[in-house]
Amino acid sequence: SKMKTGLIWFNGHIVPQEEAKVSVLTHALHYGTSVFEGIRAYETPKGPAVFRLKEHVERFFHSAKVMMFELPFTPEQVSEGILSVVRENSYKSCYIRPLAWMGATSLGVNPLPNNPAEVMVAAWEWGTYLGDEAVRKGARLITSSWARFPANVMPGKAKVGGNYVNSALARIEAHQAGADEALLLDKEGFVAEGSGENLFFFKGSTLYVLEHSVNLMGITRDSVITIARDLGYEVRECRATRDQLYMADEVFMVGTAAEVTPVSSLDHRAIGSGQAGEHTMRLRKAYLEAVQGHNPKYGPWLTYVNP
Ligand SMILES: Cc1[nH+]cc(COP(=O)(O)O)c(CN[C@@H](CCC(=O)O)C(=O)O)c1O
Repeated sequence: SKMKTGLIWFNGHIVPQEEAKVSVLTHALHYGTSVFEGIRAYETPKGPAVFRLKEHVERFFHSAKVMMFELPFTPEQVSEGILSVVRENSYKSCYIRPLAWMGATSLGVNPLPNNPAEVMVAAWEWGTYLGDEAVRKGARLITSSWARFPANVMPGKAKVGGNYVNSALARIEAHQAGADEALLLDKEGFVAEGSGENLFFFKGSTLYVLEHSVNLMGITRDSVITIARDLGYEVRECRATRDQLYMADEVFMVGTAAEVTPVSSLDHRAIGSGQAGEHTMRLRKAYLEAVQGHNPKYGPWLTYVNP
């Protein structure tokens, strides 16, 4: 059964899902030449609000720039498209997926004859990314045999469709191994990130966050650093090895979809007590209060769907 996403903003117009179609000769379908975003809208006391809309739309356009895609809409038009998809579907909270792709003008590997790109925004109701169990008890991670691609192989700072073959292979391997998520190392063997999340760990009351390196510059990572510092934690950027994570007191992953997900084990070694860490759950609570409009300090991060 196909997923139900309702009304879709398709090249500037709100259309029913069944009308939002592309040709099988679409360049992006053959070569992964698309860019996308993952954004969440949350229910707040003042109605649904999109979290850090500006930063997500900026990254969407940066990803397009990396790929030399011409987007035939302005950031303001895409922002309005995002808000209209939430509004027209009457979602209270949802996951929002903007996508821009190289169309069916030509199938030569060089995508540029397919400019300008086509653009759509879909949204659907998505619960906890790794499942409620993984949040309550902590996710079980395994280190993937697929390394995160080096910076001169794929543009990891851009959310390019083709980049997610790396994530998909790691995710398949983790799932087949009975784990909840994959941890990817970089080519030197240092820890990079999850297949769809950035990584933090606690040693005592100091919070460490992996430096950007070859990883996506996560917006949730940025939000959690701010929230942690506001809660009085010292936050340090670092490089880390997998055995350093084994020795950590707490490990957690963050992302728009994953929010703040505690990690209970890595490569069958319990992290700390083997339960969701207490600092981690405190940060998770503060993050959810921020996105749900319960903390006025983070009001600027919210864009209300129905002003
Ligand atoms: C590789 C990767 N690293 C880090 C992050 C966290 O970035 P941010 O969302 O800005 O905090 C994401 C987001 N993964 C998105 C897609 C997941 C999926 O397609 O599945 C997401 O969380 O929406 C990544 O895909």
